[in-house]
Amino acid sequence: MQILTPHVYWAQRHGEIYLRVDLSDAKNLDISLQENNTLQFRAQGHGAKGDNEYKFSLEFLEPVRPEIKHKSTQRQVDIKIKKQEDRWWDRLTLQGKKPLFLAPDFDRWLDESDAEMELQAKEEKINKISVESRVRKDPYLGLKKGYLFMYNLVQFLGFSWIFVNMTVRLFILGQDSFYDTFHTTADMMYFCQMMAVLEVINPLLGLVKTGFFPAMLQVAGRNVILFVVFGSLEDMQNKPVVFFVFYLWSTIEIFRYPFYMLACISTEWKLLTWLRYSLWIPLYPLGVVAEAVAVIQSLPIFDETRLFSLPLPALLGHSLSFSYTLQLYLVLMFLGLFVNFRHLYKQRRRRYRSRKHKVQ
Ligand SMILES: CCCCCCCCCCCCC[C@@H](O)CC(=O)SCCNC(=O)CCNC(=O)[C@H](O)C(C)(C)COP(=O)(O)OP(=O)(O)OC[C@H]1O[C@@H](n2cnc3c(N)ncnc32)[C@H](O)[C@@H]1OP(=O)(O)O
Repeated sequence: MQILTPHVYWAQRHGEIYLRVDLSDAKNLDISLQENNTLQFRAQGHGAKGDNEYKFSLEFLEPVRPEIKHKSTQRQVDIKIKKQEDRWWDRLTLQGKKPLFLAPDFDRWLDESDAEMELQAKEEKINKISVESRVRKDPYLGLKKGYLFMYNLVQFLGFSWIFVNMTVRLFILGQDSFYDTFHTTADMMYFCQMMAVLEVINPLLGLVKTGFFPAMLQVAGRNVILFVVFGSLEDMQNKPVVFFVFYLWSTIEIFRYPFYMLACISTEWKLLTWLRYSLWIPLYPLGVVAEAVAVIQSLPIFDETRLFSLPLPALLGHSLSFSYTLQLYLVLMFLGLFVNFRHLYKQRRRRYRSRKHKVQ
């Protein structure tokens, strides 16, 4: 029997070398790694020159690990060797000139950047699986999602009712509808805004990723307007400003809550996401201006009625009008606008940046 050299095809990844030996029905395989980092291959099989004994040796460019995996099939022998260090090699063998029997395995061939991408994709997959398994470990996840879904559904229905009611009345009554917004929608708005306190509690309980501070500013700010400025002053309740404040609040909420509902069931509608993360840009400043107008309109009423005024010692006068507290609140309101505007801007950028990465 003649001893011949088979055709050998190779490819690499950062951590491995793949060899494909073109030998069918290979028997009596003897594959070993010599001390000088050289792979010795010997086997009987059917190659380019028919049934024969075939052998070859390859001294690798860089050190490889001694454990070698191989699999012999009817068509070929596949060999997988692990590199000592995860590094891209310029060539397979130490000797500069490529042996004649060796060629690239184009079925497996990747250049360095392709292999890097493959590696990244693998890492991302592993990360995703580990995050998913961590998430799956939470035994209350279903309960939490169910609660959030129901909360968002109730808020969505409440704000939709307010929005539709106001829109229909605007179409039928025109500007006249401005004057009785409070009497027709306040009960529902009270309900929704009281429920919204949960939006401050949810991040504290770790149920949502929202920051506590922006949510607190949002809920406290609105509740001051609703319960103190409108709720406690009958004279404010039939002013057109109520219409603008309620309309601006409900416009964003009929998009924000359905967006959260979909997030609870891991679904996304692009248009809804865009509306949730874009509508605030005009609505938020308009909302703050409308709220500021309401506060300014209420100042003389608080001065006149002395409601919530702070009793003072006789020496300092009769009492301190609540309008001073509200003037301080006006300043806080614009600081709050700045904080939440920045927060929402960051949320928007984060959302669109992370989505862009996912697409790439
Ligand atoms: C007595 C002292 C008072 C002191 C007060 C100081 C005055 C402050 C005044 C402030 C001015 C207020 C003016 C305002 O009232 C005017 C208006 O509202 S006008 C109308 C326009 N308004 C808006 O657009 C604001 C709407 N509100 C909000 O967007 C939120 O309330 C806000 C907290 C500002 C931001 O929301 P958030 O931080 O939650 O951002 P995201 O939506 O991106 O959510 C982050 C991630 O959490 C998940 N999440 C959040 N909530 C839920 C939920 N309920 N259910 C399920 N999932 C939820 C969300 O999906 C995000 O997850 P992921 O990152 O994975 O996508």
